[in-house]
Amino acid sequence: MDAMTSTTATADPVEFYGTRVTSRLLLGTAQYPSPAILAEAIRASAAEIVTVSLRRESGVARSGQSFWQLIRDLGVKVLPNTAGCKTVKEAVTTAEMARELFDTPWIKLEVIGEDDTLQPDVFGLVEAAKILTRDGFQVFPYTTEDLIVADKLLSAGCEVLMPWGAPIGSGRGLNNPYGLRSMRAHFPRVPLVVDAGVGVPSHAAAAMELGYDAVLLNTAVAKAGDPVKMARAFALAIEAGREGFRADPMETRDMAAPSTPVMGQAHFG
Ligand SMILES: CC(=O)[C@@H](O)[C@H](O)COP(=O)(O)O
Repeated sequence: MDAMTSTTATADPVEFYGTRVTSRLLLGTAQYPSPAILAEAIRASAAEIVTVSLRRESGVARSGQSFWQLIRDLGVKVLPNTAGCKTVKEAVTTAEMARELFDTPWIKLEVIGEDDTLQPDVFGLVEAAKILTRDGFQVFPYTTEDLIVADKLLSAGCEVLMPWGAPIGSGRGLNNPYGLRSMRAHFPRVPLVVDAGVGVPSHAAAAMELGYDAVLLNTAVAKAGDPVKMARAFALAIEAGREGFRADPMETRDMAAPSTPVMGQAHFG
C-alpha cells in the first residue's frame, strides 16, 4: 500500500459487527490462476477481509490445507461464504461447518434461487438468516436491492446488507443504480456492501460514490489478464469513489452553466 492509500484510508474506517477495517474492498478468493497470484492480488488490493468458500476447503483436503495456510500467512480476516447453496438447510449446514473450520461467527450468506442469474432466493435468505442469527452467527446476507427484504433481514438480526450490483460473475456493474441509491437513503446507518457483478474499477467507484460502505468482488480480479494489477486498480477506485462521496458532489443539472463566468466585455484592437 502506498502512502496516499494508507493516509486517507486510515482516517475513514468502516465497521462490520464491531470489527473495524480501513480497506473498503472485500475480496473473493476463487478462480485465481495460482495460489501465488491470489496471495499477491490480496496484498495488492490491501483488502483486510477475504471471503472463502467452505466447499472449496472441504473438496480437496490437501490443497485446502495449503490454501488455509496461505490465507493465514496473509493475516487477513476470513469471511466464510455459503456460495452455491440453494436451500435453507444446505446454507445453514454449510454455515455451521464454516464456523467450526474457520473459527468465526461471520458468515456471508448466499441462498441461490435461480441458475441463470444466480440471484438470491430472498425468502430462503430471510429464513436462513433468522436461524443463523438466533444461533449466534453474524450474517452478511447476499441480497437484492428490495427494501422490504432488507427490512426483514434487519429484523432477523442482520447488521450488514449486501445487495447485488449485477449477477455473480457477469461483470455488468450496477444494474440498478436507482434501487441501490434508494437503499442507501432508506438505511443511512446500516453498513451496505455492493456484492457481485462488478466488472471494472469504475463500477466499484460508482458504488462508493452512491455512499456504499464497501464493495465485495471476486471474478473481476481473478479473471483479469493481470489479477495483481487489477486488484490494485480496484483498491484505488474504491478509495477514489469514497473520497468523492465524502467530498459532497455537485448537483447535476439539465442545462449548461458556464464554468468560467464572463465579467464585462473583452476589447480587441
Ligand atoms: C466470492 C463470492 O462471494 C461471490 O459469490 C461474490 O458474490 C462475488 O461475485 P463476483 O465474482 O461477481 O465479483
